[in-house]
Amino acid sequence: MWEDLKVLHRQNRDRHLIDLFAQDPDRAETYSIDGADLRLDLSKTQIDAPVLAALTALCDVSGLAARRAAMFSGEKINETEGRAVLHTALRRSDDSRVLVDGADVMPAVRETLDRMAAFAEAVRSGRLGGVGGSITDVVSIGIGGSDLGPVMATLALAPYSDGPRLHYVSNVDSAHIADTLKSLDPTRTLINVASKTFTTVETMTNARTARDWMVAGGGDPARQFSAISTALDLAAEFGIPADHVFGFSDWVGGRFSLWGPIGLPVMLAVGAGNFRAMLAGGEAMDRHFQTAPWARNLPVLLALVGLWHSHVCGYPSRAVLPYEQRLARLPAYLQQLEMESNGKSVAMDGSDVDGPTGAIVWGEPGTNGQHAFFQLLHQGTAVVPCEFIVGARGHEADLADHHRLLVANCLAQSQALMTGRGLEEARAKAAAAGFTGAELERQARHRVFPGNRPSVTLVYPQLTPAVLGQIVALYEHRVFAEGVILGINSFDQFGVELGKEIATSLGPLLAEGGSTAALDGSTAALIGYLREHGCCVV
Ligand SMILES: O=P(O)(O)OC[C@H]1O[C@](O)(CO)[C@@H](O)[C@@H]1O
Repeated sequence: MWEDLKVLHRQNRDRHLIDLFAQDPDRAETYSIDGADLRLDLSKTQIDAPVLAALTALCDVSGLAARRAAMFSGEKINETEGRAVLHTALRRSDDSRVLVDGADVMPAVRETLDRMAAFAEAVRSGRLGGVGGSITDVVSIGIGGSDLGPVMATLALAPYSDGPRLHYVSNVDSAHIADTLKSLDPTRTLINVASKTFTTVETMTNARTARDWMVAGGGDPARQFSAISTALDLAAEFGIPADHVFGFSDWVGGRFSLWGPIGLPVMLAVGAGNFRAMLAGGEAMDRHFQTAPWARNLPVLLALVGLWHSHVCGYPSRAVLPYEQRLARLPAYLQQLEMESNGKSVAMDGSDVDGPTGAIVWGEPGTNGQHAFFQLLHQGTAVVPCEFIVGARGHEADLADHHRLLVANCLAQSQALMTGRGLEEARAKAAAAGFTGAELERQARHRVFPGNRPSVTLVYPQLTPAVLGQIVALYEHRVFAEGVILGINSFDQFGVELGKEIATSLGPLLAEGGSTAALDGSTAALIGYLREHGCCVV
């Protein structure tokens, strides 16, 4: 299969994207695919009918349909951890049953969602306040999947936010919590501790610091703390009252957990109605993913285009470029989703993976990125497939001229990447700038854009809660489909463990001193320097 694709790639290596449009006047329409409220335009890639046929064959060969059915029905497809993968159950609105180990998980999902809504409503209305009055600020403490989704969604849904101010603390760096708490009133702040395991050292360290701050400032942690976790016993041990604790199960992976209690801060900001609209958006994408044929299936197509670029064309990274300032944290969110899920070297069966896995994902919102790294995208030696994301409308109707400029820039960049600028035109530019003779030739070379650089564009009417849900679910299913096709388990993350273990052993060397002789030379020398400069307390 991969060989067939590589042959197609070799055959078309010099084919220019522009020529594809010239050969097929319907190309834009053929390769613009709708799903829920989203449209994905793949026409500015080298995908054509033979490539698409070979790519979709990968879905059949890998058993994607069966694996998808297994995921939605609660089978334990996370085989290395023996867990089901059921974040989709968190956004399921029908009254069907979803069985894990023979027990229907849906009643607990619905009950927790209702409890979250009641809690959010009580805080937002002021009925549930702090010692000093109604809650003005919420600080949610978590990291990785317990942080990135809510951070991304809170910003994305800012126009819908009418609740308390939301702050997020993730880094164990004291700067993060100190800078966040310093302007807040400890008697009117709610601290939300979000941790699937309730053992993550960064989160628990920050939670203890926040509790000390609250007590010192006259607040009451028994009233002003909430917790989200699968470890209800540990949350209770920390002193958080049971009616402020929202549980979930191990079948929700951290990076897929926005839809359940981990999303509580988002609900506090935008209210239960908007949160449920986000869930409905995710569910709409679930239906699309489950029913659309491969060649019209948005998550599958995104996966296939990504694999075409990474596996076949050999482009190791992809840029995610939201032309939507409120999606500024989407690239960071997708970094975890994609790279923690699919950055693996071993296949599900324990054998070595053949070829690259998990693309390196990076990006920034447009138009800012244009004034920073787009130089490399246009004229660098590395080809970086780009994913442009843009809505038809912003939320500031009185500033629609801004939005039109934003959209024009988005379209201009994907067009420029594709068309490029040849030497003749570059010469004309250099001549217009006043250069002549040999200097004109030199200057012209610098003004050439190679073009033929691939991009996809995701468009939608407006970034509403429902559309946000669709976008997030789209990327979740893309990552899943990629993982199935590559034969890897997208739902474990053993690669994060080693560094955590070593940090645990190095901690005492920094806090209490002690011999570093058993360490490697570099680490020992770095500790020596840090000790000399005041890192160590002894
Ligand atoms: O929610 P927890 O258990 O605190 O974990 C936070 C994050 O840490 C990780 O385990 C990685 O270190 C992520 O997978 C997870 O999202």
